[in-house]
Amino acid sequence: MADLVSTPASIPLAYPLLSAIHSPADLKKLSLHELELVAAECRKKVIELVSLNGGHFGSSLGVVELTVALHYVYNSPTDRIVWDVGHQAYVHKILTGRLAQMETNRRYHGLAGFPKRSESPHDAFDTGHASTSISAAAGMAAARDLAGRKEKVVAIIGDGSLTGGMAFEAMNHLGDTKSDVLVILNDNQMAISPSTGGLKNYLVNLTLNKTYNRLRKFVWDSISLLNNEIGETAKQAVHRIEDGIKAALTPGAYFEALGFRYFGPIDGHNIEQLTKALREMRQLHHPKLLHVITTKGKGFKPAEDNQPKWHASAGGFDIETGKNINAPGKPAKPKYQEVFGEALVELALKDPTITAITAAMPSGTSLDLFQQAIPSRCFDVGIAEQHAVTFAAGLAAGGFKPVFAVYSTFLQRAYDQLIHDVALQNLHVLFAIDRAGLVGEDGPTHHGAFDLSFLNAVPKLVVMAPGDEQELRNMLYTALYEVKGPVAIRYPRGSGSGATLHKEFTPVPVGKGRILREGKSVALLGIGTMSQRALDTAALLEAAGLDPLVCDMRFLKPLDTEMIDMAAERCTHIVTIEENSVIGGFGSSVVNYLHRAHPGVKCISFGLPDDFVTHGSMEELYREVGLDAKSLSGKILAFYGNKG
Ligand SMILES: Cc1ncc(C[n+]2csc(CCOP(=O)(O)OP(=O)(O)O)c2C)c(N)n1
Ligand SMILES: CC(=O)[C@@H](O)[C@H](O)COP(=O)(O)O
Ligand SMILES: [Mg+2]
Repeated sequence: MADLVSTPASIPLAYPLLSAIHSPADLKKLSLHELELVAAECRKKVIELVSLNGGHFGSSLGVVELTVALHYVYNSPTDRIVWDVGHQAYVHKILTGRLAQMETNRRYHGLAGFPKRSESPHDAFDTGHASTSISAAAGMAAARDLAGRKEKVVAIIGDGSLTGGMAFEAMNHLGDTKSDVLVILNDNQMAISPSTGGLKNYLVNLTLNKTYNRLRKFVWDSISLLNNEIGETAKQAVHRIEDGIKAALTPGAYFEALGFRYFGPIDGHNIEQLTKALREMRQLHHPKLLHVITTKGKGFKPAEDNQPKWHASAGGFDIETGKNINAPGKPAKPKYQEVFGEALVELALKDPTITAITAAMPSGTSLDLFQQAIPSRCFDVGIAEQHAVTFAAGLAAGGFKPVFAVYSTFLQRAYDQLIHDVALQNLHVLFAIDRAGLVGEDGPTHHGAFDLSFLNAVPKLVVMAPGDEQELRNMLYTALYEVKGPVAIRYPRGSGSGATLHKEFTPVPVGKGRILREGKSVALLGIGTMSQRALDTAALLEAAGLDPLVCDMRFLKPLDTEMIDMAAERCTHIVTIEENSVIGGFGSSVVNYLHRAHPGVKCISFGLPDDFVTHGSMEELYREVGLDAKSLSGKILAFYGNKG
């Protein structure tokens, strides 16, 4: 202990113990009491960090002790520690040599908000989406076994993420392989919102089953005692007794049936219990699941009291009270998600066939408004995007109008369901695709960079993108009442331009764009909010002597070819702008059409690069990908100048 804190007295260290931990190996020298002090410093660091930078919060606070215990018992990076989602990995980053860089967390060119293999050898697997950890761990264990190595593999998955079908698929496979993997179930009864579903009920019952827990403690203590004092045969005998008791009482039977030995539940905030349990786990050479009970937001009262709110924070709060310390700014413009959520409730209150579906994202999609207003027609299916889509298809087949509100990046999960279960049957399912385009600090795992491309290939699907908030209201109405088959509306994270919202809904002509600025010579065709960016760009081009035509194309499918014809007749140069990959999206469709119909017209497409875009503020990222008005106008001037 002494060498860990011996710094000159004149420079008090904010984190005396943490400052001396350069790798998890340093933890192994510490006593139990010191580990507890390390945990306290980690918690303090996470609170300070998020109060400044923003970021995911409650989940990291909930796994402070678990992370300390894991790095104390296991030998990362040789042993592989796989975090599901990865939004809880701040303590892991702190303990694996990144304390000094934590201030850069989620900032442009700084640390990523999720584990990243390129950042540290301790980050065993890149994450951001839920329910992948057990599959990845199973693959790592198979690689280890094939290569004849001996490292341990641990997956840590939350109760919310365990509701994802992939997690079940992985357990079903892994349990049967008999491979040495530890799955830690971090059960806090929360996803972002409270967990839902039969599994949640099952876990609650398991946790509350006092008789079983008393017997389990007895057997557990006996095993520990016997491990120390007598040999393998007696240990096996005790395991058999334990199995017998379990079989009689059936807790953990779900996991046991899949081929896992079930242990727990144990207190996930007690480092002594955790290290003891993990040492036991290390000695077992088959699939096992350790059920750990934690509190999301542990140690920061506001976050414990309102767990959904503190799942993540924008930062700028007082570390004692949680109150916002930023000077109050202008009243915020409504977010796209709010405009959507409110409009949907307005329509659903009048139309009993409208139903709403979320895959564990009621607050992020603003479907919480629907949940409160019409709970019987709102379904939170858990982190289960694939199921959500086919469930929507079933609702549509049964005569209802389902609206699945989902982040663009998470819809990637359900592509087959969208094609096979919805589009192929021409079912009237509405996909409200939020977080389309760049999302900022969450980075490449969360940017909605591909939806225009992957939706473009799906027959029968109508795909639209509002240029502002009022258009979103009207497009929602259009999708519900003017379209009879599958339909998608994609809109971005955050607020729009603050467009005036009209009470009445006006249908948008399907497949028709609108002219935003009359002009000639060069046409800027934007889709979604990039049509506003096209207008800003036009202002810069005008200052440089051009008179651009600007169109908000509104629809990816059906494409407004009449508007493209009009642009091609008036202009020699056509520019497309979209916040989506340049591959396969809006620009591709326009270029294909021009190639066939107007081969003499020059066309250039701007969008996200054929690469994964990093994390950072929106302004930084727009500049990086060249989608800010200044970069666009520069590139368009160069393009237009090259007439020859
Ligand atoms: C496929 C996918 N869908 C949705 C999300 C959004 N999401 C991030 S964390 C989270 C809740 C995870 O709950 P749990 O695994 O229990 O972890 P906890 O937040 O409770 O620590 C959700 C729904 C996601 N990351 N990935
Ligand atoms: C980890 C995760 O997937 C979510 O917490 C996500 O970061 C939320 O994003 P928004 O902040 O855009 O709702
Ligand atoms: Mg949880």
